[in-house]
Amino acid sequence: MSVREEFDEWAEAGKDKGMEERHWHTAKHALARMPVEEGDTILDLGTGSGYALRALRETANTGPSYGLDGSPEMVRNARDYTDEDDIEYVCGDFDDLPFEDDSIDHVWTMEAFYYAANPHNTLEEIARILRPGGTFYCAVNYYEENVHSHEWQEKISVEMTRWDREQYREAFREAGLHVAEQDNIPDLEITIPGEAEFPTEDWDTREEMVERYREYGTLLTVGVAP
Ligand SMILES: C[S@@+](CC[C@H](N)C(=O)[O-])C[C@H]1O[C@@H](n2cnc3c(N)ncnc32)[C@H](O)[C@@H]1O
Repeated sequence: MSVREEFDEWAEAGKDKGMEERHWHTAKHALARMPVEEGDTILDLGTGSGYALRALRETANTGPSYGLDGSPEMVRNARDYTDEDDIEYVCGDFDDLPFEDDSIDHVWTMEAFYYAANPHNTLEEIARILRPGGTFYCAVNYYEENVHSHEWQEKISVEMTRWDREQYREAFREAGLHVAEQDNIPDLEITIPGEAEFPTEDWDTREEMVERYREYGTLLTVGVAP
């Protein structure tokens, strides 16, 4: 299945809002770290419901911003959730970003980068469109150290790239970005039932669930364009 087919199905089933709710637990902490200034232009790669751009607009009064997604149904939903003229949701692919060189102040992506067919090329594209000093905030829950995420690939037809922390840093540098920060952001909001409730449908032990959310959480890697 293509990105379009897979995620159109998700959007039609209303999963975009479910993702927004779950990802917000850690995404909001990462977004709060972005050095966004009033009027800045933001690009959200794999925007899903488009919540990140709406939040940045509300909190930082960002300028013209773009949410790119390979699923036309995701884009359609995201457009329906806002009436902001300065936020545009567009269909496109991570491999060929439809933006001029040095035209974007900050690029954000949450739980989407690892779907890129060629992640090294995507990083080069990001480095190309960022203005000097612009940042790339890349947040993922699917990565090598998070052993609890490894089985996700079996449940999805789109090929996923599973890098470890070091591979992220190396790939950013290869693409010409400086690595400014790398951090794990724990999910402190998800409810973890008491010991007596385990095993649950998704978890064998409470210890594993605590490790997945409270310890590993979301891996954030921040790149800066020279
Ligand atoms: C797991 S969802 C995450 C959505 C949103 N960022 C969030 O935090 O809820 C991944 C999104 O990336 C999009 N996507 C995946 N691969 C893509 C690609 N190669 N080009 C453009 N969009 C892609 C999907 O259509 C989907 O909407």
